[in-house]
Amino acid sequence: MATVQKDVVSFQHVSKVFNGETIALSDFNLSIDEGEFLSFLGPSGCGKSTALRLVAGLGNATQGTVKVFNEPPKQIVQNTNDIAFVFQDANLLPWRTVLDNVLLPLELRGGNKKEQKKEAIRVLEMVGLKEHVKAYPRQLSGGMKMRVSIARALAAKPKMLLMDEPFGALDEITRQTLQLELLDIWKKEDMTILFVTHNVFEAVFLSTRIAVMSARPGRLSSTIDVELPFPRQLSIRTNQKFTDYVDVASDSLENSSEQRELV
Ligand SMILES: Nc1ncnc2c1ncn2[C@@H]1O[C@H](COP(=O)(O)OP(=O)(O)OP(=O)(O)O)[C@@H](O)[C@H]1O
Repeated sequence: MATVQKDVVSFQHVSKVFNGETIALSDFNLSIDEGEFLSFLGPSGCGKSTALRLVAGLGNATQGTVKVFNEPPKQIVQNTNDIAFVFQDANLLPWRTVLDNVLLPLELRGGNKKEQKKEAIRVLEMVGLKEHVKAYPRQLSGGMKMRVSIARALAAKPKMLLMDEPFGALDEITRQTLQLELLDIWKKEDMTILFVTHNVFEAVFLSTRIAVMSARPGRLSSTIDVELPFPRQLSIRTNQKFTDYVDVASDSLENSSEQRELV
């Protein structure tokens, strides 16, 4: 069995201050191993997106160190395709077809066009959109647009997928379907996933570990190992163990906001 690479992401005493006054993160410490599905869970404004953006090399820590694969994130982003980002908004180019949207990052990278098309079709098939390669974004539902966005991120074969509330704007049924599909993709593609959410059920359902954050300033208040077996089906939500994890995560969220009020 291949050995798991430790600490593929590490935050060491990281602070992030915007405009010299908004403390988004304060003394934030966390290490993430290869293959984890780690969710950042916390109330609005607690710095979840800020933490994820630092991993993507979008901005610098004000203090402390963020490393990805033992390198500064910007270096990894500039020199490799190891990290891909999926935002809440699918951000598709309206004048390009589904296939051409997925091909875009591959085209920018250069290389064999035939291979690129093959890879784009493979990932579109994986997200269930093989029949819609010629469609334009305006012809797609919100869930389908998000699938294209995920396919576009996967096309570059990243080792790590960063997802910032990707299902936040979707209806509950679509959200659940995409959660199942995402777990499937995570296993098939053998990736590390960092996922931002403020939904406790989503965090427990998807994650191997949850990093619960507290706000003002954004700190790590606890981490929870979710030892529910994979593959996970939607029916797991009615299991006592699932409910117990939801209670633990909810309590942790509540405690972190109480601590905040006491400060
Ligand atoms: N570019 C920026 N300039 C100034 N302040 C910012 C910037 N980005 C984030 N902030 C502030 O930093 C804090 C943390 O924001 P962040 O978006 O990381 O939180 P979040 O937990 O992801 O919130 P949400 O769940 O609402 O998306 C907030 O107070 C926010 O207003």
